[in-house]
Amino acid sequence: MKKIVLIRHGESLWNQENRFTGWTDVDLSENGYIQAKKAGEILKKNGYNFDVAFTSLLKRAIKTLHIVLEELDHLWIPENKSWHLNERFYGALQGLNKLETADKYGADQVYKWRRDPDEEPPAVTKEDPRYPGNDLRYQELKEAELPLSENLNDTVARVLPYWQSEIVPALVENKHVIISAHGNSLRALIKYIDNLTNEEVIALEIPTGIPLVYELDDDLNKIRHYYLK
Ligand SMILES: O=C(O)[C@@H](CO)OP(=O)(O)O
Repeated sequence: MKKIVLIRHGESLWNQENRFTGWTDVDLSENGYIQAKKAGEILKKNGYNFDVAFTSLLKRAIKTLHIVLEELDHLWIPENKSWHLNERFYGALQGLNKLETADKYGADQVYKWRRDPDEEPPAVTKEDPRYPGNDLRYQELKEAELPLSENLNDTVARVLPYWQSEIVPALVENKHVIISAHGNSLRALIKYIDNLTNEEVIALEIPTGIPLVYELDDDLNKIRHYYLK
């Protein structure tokens, strides 16, 4: 049996302000730091250790990972950072307040933008400062890989190749893996691992800063999953 630990970053400043975040690189809130430390303590108490870590290029996930690894005295393990694990790119919604956006466009529309896997949020243009092509950390990406907007299906389409090429080989080698990522990149991964329908993934909400354990068989089929609290 193989175990993989998934953790959504601790609460961010924009989670706190209820703003669409996506690829905006906002920091953890004070509460987010506390949540990450607590996650590390829980993993330690339950005897977890890791051989390799995977995270995004966004500081809220990276910092959460580091705080967890520090608690475990595991800051030395190899750490792989990739844009493939970034939050879903929220297009022109990034930065807007979710409640104000619901007042303007209607709660139904905002719910679809947030949770319908087929619904694409309004796109940014390439001239928009939020366009990732202007950010050094994405300089290796081809133009076609730089999103203007993403729905959950688009996120699945970039998370899965990374899962297959980088994370699965580590699991096959029986390495203990931790992934520190985001609400929607983890939903994308779980949609695949758990074979969820669109209706099921719409209802899936992942809390910030709580380790989520997936137990997998040798063929990487899910046996069960549970939160460590
Ligand atoms: O704003 C975001 O990037 C995400 C995660 O915080 O929000 P939502 O839950 O609406 O997908």
